[in-house]
Amino acid sequence: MDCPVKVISGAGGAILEDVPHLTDWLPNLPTYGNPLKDNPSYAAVGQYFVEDTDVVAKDVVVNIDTAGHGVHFRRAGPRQKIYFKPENVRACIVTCGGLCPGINTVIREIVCGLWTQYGVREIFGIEGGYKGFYSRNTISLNPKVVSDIHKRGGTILKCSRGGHDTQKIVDAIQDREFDQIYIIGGDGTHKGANVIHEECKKRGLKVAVACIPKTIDNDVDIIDKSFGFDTAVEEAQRAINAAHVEAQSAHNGIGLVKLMGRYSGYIAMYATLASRDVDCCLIPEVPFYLHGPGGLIEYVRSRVRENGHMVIVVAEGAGQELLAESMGSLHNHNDASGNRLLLDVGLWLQANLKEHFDKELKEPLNLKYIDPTYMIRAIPSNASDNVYCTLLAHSAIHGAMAGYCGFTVGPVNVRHCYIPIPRVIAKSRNVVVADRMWARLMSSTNQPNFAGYNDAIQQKREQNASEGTEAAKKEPHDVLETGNRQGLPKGPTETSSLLKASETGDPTVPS
Ligand SMILES: Nc1ncnc2c1ncn2[C@@H]1O[C@H](COP(=O)(O)OP(=O)(O)O)[C@@H](O)[C@H]1O
Ligand SMILES: O=P(O)(O)OC[C@H]1O[C@](O)(COP(=O)(O)O)[C@@H](O)[C@@H]1O
Ligand SMILES: [Mg+2]
Repeated sequence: MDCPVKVISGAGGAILEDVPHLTDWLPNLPTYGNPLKDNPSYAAVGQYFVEDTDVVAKDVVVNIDTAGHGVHFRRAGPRQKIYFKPENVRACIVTCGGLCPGINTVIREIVCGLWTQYGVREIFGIEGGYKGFYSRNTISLNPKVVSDIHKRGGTILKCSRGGHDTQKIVDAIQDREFDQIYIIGGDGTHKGANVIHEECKKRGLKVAVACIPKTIDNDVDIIDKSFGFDTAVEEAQRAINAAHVEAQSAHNGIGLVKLMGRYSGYIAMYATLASRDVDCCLIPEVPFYLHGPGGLIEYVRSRVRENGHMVIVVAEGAGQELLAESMGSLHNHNDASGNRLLLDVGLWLQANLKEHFDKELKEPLNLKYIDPTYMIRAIPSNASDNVYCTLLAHSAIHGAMAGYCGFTVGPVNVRHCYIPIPRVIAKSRNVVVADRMWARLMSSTNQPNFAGYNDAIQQKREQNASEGTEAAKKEPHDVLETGNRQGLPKGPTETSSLLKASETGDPTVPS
């Protein structure tokens, strides 16, 4: 689908990637004064309203010669002029995709913000994600109903995957006369929201679709970070601490912790950086291998030899191709939204490390595997995420009241903005391994950079091409796993086992 972003050039050379506005297809809409000007709390604050000319730079580190010329987004906040008469507004809220700490806080603050700041009285919850539009009754929301929901994890509205039927959803929006649709969800949800917005526009409806990005994986592009992410990183510390205590208290102790992160390893990376007890962090963005020089097994061996124990953090999406091939089948199952279902990298690592080292060590490896993924996702948001959720909710309602639509909200360089939805669904955000943050992580764990992976794959490809046999046409990942190490760089790892070292009286080897 072609969804061009409105681009406006400022007189000084700045570029604004603008969000749609209801007047794009309904040019003669009446406007109203913003009731916030008479609100006892807000009216007291000077310059509370945001000017339509205020924009936020996407990049704040710029070349002195081109400063001010780059991409900008519209600054979020209340406008003096609004396009909805508050007493006529019929707003609804829906939550889609997986859970994340803070969803209830966002719901609460949308309801309370609409109610207390604008005087909106008809606010409805759509239950069970997108499919709830056409398969469930709505529930009535007001400040009393939502007063303490921020203390609970999950979503009072329930959420789901799949079930996005654009026509049925927009039919329901029309039938129920909703004119503001607040959608809380991740990348998939935003794709769905964009088509809902486009369909409303096509039908000429006065409907503002406003999104609030929700993703525990922090994989939504453009915004600084997503709500619930800090809470998740903090909660992950508890699992890492437990893994560290278990590992430290055993001979040949290994604590293995699996964290969420389907395609993006942000939780694993930040939890590792925060903890300082982690010796190795595996993320989807960095392919790794077990055997051979520079591989994980060699590193585990040296770490356990040096320290007697180690802690490994693995993001759930790490090493998926390697796993699939080592298990002998390509795994191609998807969930109802079309997201690939993951193989359990934690269980696989546990089995492989145990199998390898139990043969090699005098005393068996003492590996404790902790999978806190759903526990982390299900908790309520922490204090700073709660404040963050409030700002997101307020940005969304101010934007919708001002007639903007087809937008999402979030901080860009710490300033809250309205961002066109196509901009955030164009690509997801991943850990940039060429960035200094990944360098910091590598220097804190001292883990290998698995640079041999590409060499090994490349060597094997070349060998396959020159041999031209059926067996040789197999992709090389399996070779890394099966012990047939023809494709790997040659090295001394087979002779440097802990057992052999301990037999030679090496004092650094744990007994
Ligand atoms: N390309 C798409 N077009 C329309 N709807 C989509 C699309 N991708 C996902 N959705 C819908 O968005 C909702 C949430 O998507 P999902 O990927 O499960 O979670 P998230 O939004 O957290 O990424 C689901 O109801 C799904 O049907
Ligand atoms: O809830 P499910 O279907 O088990 O999905 C688990 C997935 O949900 C997530 O927590 C978040 O995914 P979404 O952003 O798509 O909601 C992923 O980290 C994880 O892979
Ligand atoms: Mg997603």
